[in-house]
Amino acid sequence: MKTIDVKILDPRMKEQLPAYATPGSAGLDLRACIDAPLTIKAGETHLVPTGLAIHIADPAYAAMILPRSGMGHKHGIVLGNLVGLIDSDYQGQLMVSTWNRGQNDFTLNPMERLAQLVIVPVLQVGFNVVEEFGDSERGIGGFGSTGKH
Ligand SMILES: O=c1ccn([C@H]2C[C@H](O)[C@@H](COP(=O)(O)OP(=O)(O)OP(=O)(O)O)O2)c(=O)[nH]1
Ligand SMILES: [Mg+2]
Repeated sequence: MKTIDVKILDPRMKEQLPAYATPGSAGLDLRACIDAPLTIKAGETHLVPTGLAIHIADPAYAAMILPRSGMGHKHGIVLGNLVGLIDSDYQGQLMVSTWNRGQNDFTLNPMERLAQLVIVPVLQVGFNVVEEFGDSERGIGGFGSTGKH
């Protein structure tokens, strides 16, 4: 398994570093490193620290912060940026933009798991400027151009 450098910014995280819940898990749960319960009112967004910084270092990888399904579906707790993208050269604290898109206030407890981190491969590309593309089956058709069924 590949390893990446992590800094523990909040001592409470020492005992509970993110880990894959099952052998097939893709996500590593991130916790709310807050000192007291935080009530996020319906419609509000709070930037929540995770107590961790990672340095992926290799530009062939990035990390994405995604909502946890249960938090999103049951409580309306998703991400203010919809998806968080962590660059391979970012060394600051992982922050979770926590949006209560639901109708009810939600109280986030200290160290509660609120989002998940997924490490993904990235291909950096250069641009080759052209006047015309080579033929493709789709061409410029999009936005439902292949029909409804
Ligand atoms: O949910 C997130 C999203 C981003 N970041 C950090 C890591 C990322 O590498 C950095 C910049 O994110 P992004 O490029 O998405 O934001 P930006 O608004 O374009 O800021 P910048 O000008 O710093 O690139 O912020 C987080 O901690 N949490
Ligand atoms: Mg940016």
